Amino acid sequence: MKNTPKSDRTPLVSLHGIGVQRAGRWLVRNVEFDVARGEIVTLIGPNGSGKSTTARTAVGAIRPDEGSVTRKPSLKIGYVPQKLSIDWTLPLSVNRLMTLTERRSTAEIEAALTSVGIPHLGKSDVQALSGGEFQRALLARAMLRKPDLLVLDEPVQGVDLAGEVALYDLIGRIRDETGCGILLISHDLHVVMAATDTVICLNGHVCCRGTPQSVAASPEYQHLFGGTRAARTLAVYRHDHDHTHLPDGRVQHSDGSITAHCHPEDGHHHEHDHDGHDHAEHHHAR
Ligand SMILES: Nc1ncnc2c1ncn2[C@@H]1O[C@H](COP(=O)(O)OP(=O)(O)OP(=O)(O)O)[C@@H](O)[C@H]1O
Repeated sequence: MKNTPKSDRTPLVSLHGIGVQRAGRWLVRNVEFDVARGEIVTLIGPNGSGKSTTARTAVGAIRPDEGSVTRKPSLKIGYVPQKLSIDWTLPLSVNRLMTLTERRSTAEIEAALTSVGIPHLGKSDVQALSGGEFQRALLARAMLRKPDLLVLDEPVQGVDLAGEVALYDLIGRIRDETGCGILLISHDLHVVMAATDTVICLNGHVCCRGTPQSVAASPEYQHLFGGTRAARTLAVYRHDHDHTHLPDGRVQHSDGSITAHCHPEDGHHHEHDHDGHDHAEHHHAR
């Protein structure tokens, strides 16, 4: 947790035993956790386990029927919901998406798009973006508020595995550079683990919590997600990226050297990771 002075450990947001009830059913109950400055907390759990309900309660969009939420005074929240209510029949540029709810200067928009690696896409139609570019645009929009707390509901929707790795890298970098706290929502631990400090595994209640490694190894997680998924999670988490694709197409290897291409036989690549698994995925820098 860089940029986080020890004195500033007051949680940004704290959920105290919150419960949300709808139509006589508890959607979540007894949910309790904090997000501090510089911390990435990830909510995982199967479909319908209450992740979005919990995040919406944390940001104040839902009032809990039980328990309470405390937020740091004048907390600025950047929230990217799972679904956006945008009229997709009208053309919408990325620049316009940035200013739908608040006025922003061109310089601010350019800086935000640059910070998420899409400085060239301001004039593009939002509908023409790839899944990863769209998620980056949403992230830029949330960053424009200079939030203390960033809440991202499934930020890798519609993104392939390589894009997922790159997005979580970006989210980790945003945390490092701004020192904001981040509440992430994910279906399962998988790639998100590397970027996460604390995992809260939900299933209507907090089923288990802890470091990504401890949650992935816990019987509760394995029971909820099945042993195969849990094993895959660990494998993905522990694999190393041995090379990075630079924006100009060249390849930077783990020893710092740069080559024009990525050749498996050039001695820069590890055949296997610690688990003996092959991993084709690698990080494409933008
Ligand atoms: N307003 C509502 N009224 C009744 N039920 C609701 C309401 N909102 C959510 N639910 C139900 O509450 C449960 C939890 O929903 P929630 O969206 O929080 O889950 P989730 O873990 O985010 O799911 P997913 O991974 O599918 O996005 C679901 O069964 C959902 O159908």
